[in-house]
Amino acid sequence: MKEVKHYINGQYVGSASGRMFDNINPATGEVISQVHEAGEAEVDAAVKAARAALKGPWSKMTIDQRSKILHAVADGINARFDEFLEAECADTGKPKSLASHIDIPRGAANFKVFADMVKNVATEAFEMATPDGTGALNYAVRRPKGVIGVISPWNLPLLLMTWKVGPALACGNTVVVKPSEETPTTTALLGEVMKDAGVPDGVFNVVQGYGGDSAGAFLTAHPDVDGYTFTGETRTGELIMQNAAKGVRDISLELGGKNAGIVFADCDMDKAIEGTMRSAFANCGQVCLGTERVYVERSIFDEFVSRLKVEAEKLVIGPPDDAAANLGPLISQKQRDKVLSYYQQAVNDGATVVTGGGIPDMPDALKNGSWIQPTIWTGLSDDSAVINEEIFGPCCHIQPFDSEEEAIAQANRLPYGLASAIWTENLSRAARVAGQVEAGIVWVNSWFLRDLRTAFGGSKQSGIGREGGEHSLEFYTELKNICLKL
Ligand SMILES: NC(=O)C1=CN([C@@H]2O[C@H](COP(=O)(O)OP(=O)(O)OC[C@H]3O[C@@H](n4cnc5c(N)ncnc54)[C@H](O)[C@@H]3O)[C@@H](O)[C@H]2O)C=CC1
Ligand SMILES: O=C(O)/C=C/C=C(\O)C(=O)O
Repeated sequence: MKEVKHYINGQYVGSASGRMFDNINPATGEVISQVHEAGEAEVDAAVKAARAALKGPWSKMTIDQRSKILHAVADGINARFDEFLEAECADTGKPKSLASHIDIPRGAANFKVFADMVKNVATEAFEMATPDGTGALNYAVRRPKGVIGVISPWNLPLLLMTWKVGPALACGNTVVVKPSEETPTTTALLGEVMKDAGVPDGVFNVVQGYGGDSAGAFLTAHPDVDGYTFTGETRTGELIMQNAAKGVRDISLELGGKNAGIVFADCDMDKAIEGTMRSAFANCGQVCLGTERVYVERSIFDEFVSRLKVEAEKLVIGPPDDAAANLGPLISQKQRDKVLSYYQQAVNDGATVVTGGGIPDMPDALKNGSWIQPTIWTGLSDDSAVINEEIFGPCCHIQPFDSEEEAIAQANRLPYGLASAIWTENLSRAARVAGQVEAGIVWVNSWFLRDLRTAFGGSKQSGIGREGGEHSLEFYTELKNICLKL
């Protein structure tokens, strides 16, 4: 059986304890590899390697040299595109049609964009008067933050891990990455690409394992890490924050959401249906930016619900290699149990199940996969957990509204504030509503349209800080002001 190891100081190594866990393909339920579980010893070795590499050749390179190497990393991902695709789809079960358009290309783009960006960063300077009349010049320089702990989730494994590693390395940091236990493979494979691209040993390290009481917790408790960046559940973010507080380490957290879509009667209905389909069901609903609450103006409510139902019922559920499939499984049986418990809760709370609500009938070879039906509800009242808690499955609840104020109030009533999608052809209204929705990211007449130069992150309990563009450079560097007396 294939083994997935840690990548520490440029070498693939197993765990001293010999502890391993199964990596399961969620499309088939089959064990596809054995993953080494890092203990404190492996995490410590990875952090030590990263610390040493900070002072090594990496820190002595010019920005141009570093940028060139990171372009080589992107090229290396593209050169091994099919291998990354295969590995990502085996770990997640997602359709190849999706991963080949989103996950793998973004894995490469995340290096290219930040490799270019660091070459074009200006710095601030202030001339000041001094009593002796000669003056002083204040200028700021950016220095790497140091060793960065990266903890990434399973829904977009390569994309979200490189979204952090790309800028971290571009800024001259070194990293220790802890990928999700559900999706260890592409992060491990990236070690080979790093080596081939000429990234010095110790700059990029990977420790495999679980979160609590395992590699994740050991990494966030390690005193010699300078900052953490995390994407995942809000409660996990709180735990990471507690650990990071010891030693006053910086954090960037991109956390859960319960995002609202707002569909006005003056929308282009075709666009709103197409966008809501993607925002509710893409990646089997496992996108933190997804729309689980859809508010539709009452005059078009019935038409919207019936059209969304028709489209949801056209989704083709199937394994990664099925070219027609556009809905894969959930990541695990555990996640399916969680999502199914909300499906049951919806029924208990009196929802009208417009479509779905259960497990699809799959052929024998796929019977043990974590398959689930795309589901739409109406009729729940605001106190139902189904419309208050992040489900992270292919489902949404649709509710009518009568006024712009009511739609905004509904969108804002939860403690989350990650993303929102507004559908209207009236641009004044779009700007007015977008300005009032409490979310870090608002899309108008689109969803998941990403420009990597823009600020990305959540407000309220959906996160702390922003990454993307210069915001990533801000997080992954320390600004030092030098006051030069003239
Ligand atoms: N992108 C997102 O916003 C994601 C949201 N979720 C949400 O979280 C729910 C539960 O999924 P999980 O996989 O349990 O999410 P999670 O937040 O526990 O896992 C994300 C990452 O954090 C690590 N982790 C977990 N506990 C940790 C700890 N105490 N210290 C350090 N690292 C830790 C995990 O090993 C994984 O690498 C999902 O149902 C979904 O609602 C899950 C994954 C991604
Ligand atoms: O950076 C992106 O484009 C996508 C981000 C998506 C998430 O953070 C998520 O689903 O967790």
